[in-house]
Amino acid sequence: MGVIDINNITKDYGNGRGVFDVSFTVEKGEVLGFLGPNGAGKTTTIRQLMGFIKPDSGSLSIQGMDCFKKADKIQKSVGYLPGEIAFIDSMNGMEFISFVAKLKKMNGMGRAHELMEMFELNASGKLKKMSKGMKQKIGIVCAFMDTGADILILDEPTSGLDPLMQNRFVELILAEKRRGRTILMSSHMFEEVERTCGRAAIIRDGRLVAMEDMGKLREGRQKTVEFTFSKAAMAAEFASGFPKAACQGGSRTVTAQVGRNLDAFVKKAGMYTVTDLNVRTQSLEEFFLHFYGEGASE
Ligand SMILES: Nc1ncnc2c1ncn2[C@@H]1O[C@H](COP(=O)(O)OP(=O)(O)OP(=O)(O)O)[C@@H](O)[C@H]1O
Repeated sequence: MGVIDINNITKDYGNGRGVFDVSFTVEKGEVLGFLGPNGAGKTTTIRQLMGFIKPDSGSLSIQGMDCFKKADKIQKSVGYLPGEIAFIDSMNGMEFISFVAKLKKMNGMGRAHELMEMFELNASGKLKKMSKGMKQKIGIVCAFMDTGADILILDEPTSGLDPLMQNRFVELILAEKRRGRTILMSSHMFEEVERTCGRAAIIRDGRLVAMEDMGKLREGRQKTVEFTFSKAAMAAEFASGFPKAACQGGSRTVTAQVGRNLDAFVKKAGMYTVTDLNVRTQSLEEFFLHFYGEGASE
């Protein structure tokens, strides 16, 4: 059993919308990325974890507590960042943060102030006058300020943040990971998932289509290697030894998708006169797009 357990949940909104038979586990101390295109079912899954909605079938638990039956306890103890935050507009930012701290029965506000500094947030203005990014920062402060919360559930935490603040956020996640917190975070940002997560769950049309280990993914990722040789005949001879290598007739350049055969590829090239070399590593985005786009395998 993990810290967060999702067991065969279905929430059917009709017309193929919702989530269907989704199961996965988040282990203690793990940062798990939850990726998927718009409308895939990330928020629907997360709202069931927070106990706001009840699954039609299946069950969810956090630290052994049923998420729907123990919703009150879960909402108080988990650091949660909703996709869209329902603010009390008449409050100013600081009043709202203090209000949430009171609900969580927190003692000190030290961490809240550290977080405001980290994200360069001045929370003294009225919420209704704040930009999207400022509101998002308030949400981040509220989710992370309770140092007693060992579990964080974050729904698209960097939406609305500029690149500098996205970087700060990545640093924050890495620091929280070192502290041993367990984090589930949905995202559209491949880069932030790559930099922070140990594994990524991919959801599409309400169904979980993959669970990838980021370490293995990094190792197994395809590279496009391009060698240019001093003579076209060398290029042709070299290319004939690798089924995946392409060499246009008469060209001195060979292009190939290389994975685990990188070593053999480089050693063979060393037998000829190499005049140029280019290497491009497939981005996480390119790797994942086949789970996203039209005709993705089920
Ligand atoms: N209360 C509801 N009633 C009817 N349909 C709903 C309801 N909530 C969500 N849906 C539908 O369920 C599907 C999944 O929505 P969800 O918000 O979980 O997606 P998401 O993966 O979080 O997407 P995004 O990246 O756009 O936030 C969508 O088609 C959405 O329209």
